Amino acid sequence: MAASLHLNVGSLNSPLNLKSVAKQSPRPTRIRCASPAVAAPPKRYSITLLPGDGIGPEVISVAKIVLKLAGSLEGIEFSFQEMPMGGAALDLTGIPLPEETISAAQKADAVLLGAIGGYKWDKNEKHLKPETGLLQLREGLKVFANLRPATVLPQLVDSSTLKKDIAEGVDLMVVRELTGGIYFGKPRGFGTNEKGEEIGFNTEVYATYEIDRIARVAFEIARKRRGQLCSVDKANVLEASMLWRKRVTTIAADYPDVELSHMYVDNAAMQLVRYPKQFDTIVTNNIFGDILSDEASMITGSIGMLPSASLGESGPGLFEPIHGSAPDIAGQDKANPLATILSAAMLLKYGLGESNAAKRIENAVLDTLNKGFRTGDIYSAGDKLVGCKEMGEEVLKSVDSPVGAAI
Ligand SMILES: NC(=O)C1=CN([C@@H]2O[C@H](COP(=O)(O)OP(=O)(O)OC[C@H]3O[C@@H](n4cnc5c(N)ncnc54)[C@H](O)[C@@H]3O)[C@@H](O)[C@H]2O)C=CC1
Ligand SMILES: CC(C)CC(=O)C(=O)O
Repeated sequence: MAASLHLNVGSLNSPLNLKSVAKQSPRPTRIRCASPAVAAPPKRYSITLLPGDGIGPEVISVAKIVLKLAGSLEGIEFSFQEMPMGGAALDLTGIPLPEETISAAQKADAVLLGAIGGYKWDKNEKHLKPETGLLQLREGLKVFANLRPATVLPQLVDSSTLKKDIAEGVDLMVVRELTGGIYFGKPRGFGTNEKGEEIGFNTEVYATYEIDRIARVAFEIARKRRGQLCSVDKANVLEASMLWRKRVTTIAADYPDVELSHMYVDNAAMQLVRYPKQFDTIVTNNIFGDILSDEASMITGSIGMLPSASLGESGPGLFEPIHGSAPDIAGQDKANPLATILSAAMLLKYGLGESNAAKRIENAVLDTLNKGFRTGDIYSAGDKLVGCKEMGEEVLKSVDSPVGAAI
């Protein structure tokens, strides 16, 4: 059975033109997702690698080699600069996102991140947590649009926790707002209430321009997919969601070809496991997108399969698997590197506009799965169980298969 891997917004041959989003925005905005349209795009790119913590270094070292080979087969050369981030940076420098790291990331053509976090730093004060470094990185790169595709591959349908007939054919895209909402809103902190009890508090806040720009990205994506956009919010309770729904509805007027629906997040969480095929493109805020994309990942078989691309108005994109640092399996060569390898494909496609090299990686991943290689998280009886490194080696072997080859 021919498999297709929809890491993209539509088909691999119809890249999303995010620049058109900018033109229609009431607040001028230009999203860079590919090299500027000058005569000949540079074939040499600088990539900042942020391995981070836990399984991060394991999956990044595999993805780096795959990226390098796919690039070289397409006449692309990379210079990689590895920088500390998260817990690794805390141990080295005392802070989770050193100035040198953010500065290198801002100057690069694209940034590939593994994952951050771990038990060792869990009790740190908030400003000294690895997670704070990741939020600072996203903020520093101004990457507000986080694309998280979740596709059930025929090869992995038995790895899904859902029944085959429910999981089969699922192909959805979560468009998550990434630099606003409760992860960034102020006021936030700790204090005491009127009874003298300790409290912790955060603020869910969205400005119109933040909703408008992510809504436009989502409408553009939906337009290039199956033309359906579901906006997920909690507008029955939260003011920030009420504004969200109002603005998304307003923006919809510019996209008459896209069918817009609205869903409360609690229902969306339920619908995702009840009948996930009803979803094409989902647009939602930062926290709901974080949670729903993790949930969607299990429909596809494993969180170890889901890549992501985070794009901003200008500057380099940030590409990372959606999973965390998985401290429970770190250092054991058990991690599934495919989410990071596929993030490298998204980097090529959306970050650099190098679709052929991206396709080489996507095909290689499918080829490797077709040959039956599986890490533990997607293993079923009869498969060939491999570790992180061997999975990477198998993908590497398939990378030089001809672009566009039927798999
Ligand atoms: N983007 C990032 O760097 C993120 C970092 N984190 C951090 O990661 C740490 C662990 O968080 P958790 O909630 O446990 O989430 P997690 O995603 O790290 O792990 C959840 C479960 O999925 C498994 N898993 C994750 N990635 C896998 C892979 N590639 N292959 C096979 N199995 C995989 C883990 O073994 C674990 O059982 C925390 O410190 C958290 O803050 C969590 C989410 C995102
Ligand atoms: C680790 C956090 C900063 C956020 C998170 O879980 C994510 O964005 O995936």
